[in-house]
Amino acid sequence: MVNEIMQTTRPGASTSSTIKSVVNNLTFRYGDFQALKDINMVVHEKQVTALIGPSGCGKSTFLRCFNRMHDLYPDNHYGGEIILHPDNENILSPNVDPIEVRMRISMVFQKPNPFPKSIFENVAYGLRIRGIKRRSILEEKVENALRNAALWEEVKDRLNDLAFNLSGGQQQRLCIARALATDPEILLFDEPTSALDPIATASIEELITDLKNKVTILIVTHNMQQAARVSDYTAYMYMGELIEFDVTDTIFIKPKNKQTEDYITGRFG
Ligand SMILES: Nc1ncnc2c1ncn2[C@@H]1O[C@H](COP(=O)(O)OP(=O)(O)OP(=O)(O)O)[C@@H](O)[C@H]1O
Repeated sequence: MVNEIMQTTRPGASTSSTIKSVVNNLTFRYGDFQALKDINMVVHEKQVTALIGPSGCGKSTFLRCFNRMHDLYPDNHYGGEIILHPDNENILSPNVDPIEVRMRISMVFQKPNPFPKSIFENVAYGLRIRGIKRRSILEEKVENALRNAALWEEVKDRLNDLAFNLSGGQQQRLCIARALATDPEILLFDEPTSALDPIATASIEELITDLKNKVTILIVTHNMQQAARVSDYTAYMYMGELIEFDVTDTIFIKPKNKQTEDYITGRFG
């Protein structure tokens, strides 16, 4: 099983040592419920890091800490730090504006969630929030984002169509373009292909592999073949704890922890 998964691993996987973010003693509570326990990890710049683990282990909770999504509910509490480099800023600090964090760290969700607007306006949305008004700049940035999301050729003649007229896979690439438009430093993906068919899934996976030249990526996935195919680093979580973090090949071929091995080989979870 382990070898079967590794046969699907992307060729030419590389690892780098530039650190984009450092997670120090991160804890998180939903009210009284402790969902994350003392997590320490690094995120490598312009690499893909996959978060895996059984349902309810805290993958999405962890991902959402990176763009301060949990701030939307008053009973949620963070502890510890997520330091963003190169400016060495703790993005969990109460002094840091969550809106500013979301400009720097964008998120793509499980189900495509375009706004009830045109294709153009979906991608221009974050740019307009940033105060960009000039049409020529908006057009250039929207085109760039759509090209980077591998959608431009399919939509360039119908930019004023409603986004809902696109297929599910196209809508998800539109959401990726929307997330890319503001030039984020980190892109968060929360099970981005779970609502898509195998062909649309393959195109999103290919896109993720291309995008890592431009942006640091964190992805939550239930699909271990997908983690093996797209990621350079993998974190295995269980019950709110980070059990093992390493280069993806090591996690899938020779994990150090027995719990990781049991999960990877399907003996558990
Ligand atoms: N809003 C919430 N309020 C209270 N508890 C929550 C809330 N959201 C999630 N939890 C709990 O936190 C724990 C972690 O949930 P989370 O969604 O992060 O897990 P996950 O690993 O992403 O799961 P899955 O793979 O099923 O999506 C679970 O026990 C879950 O029930």
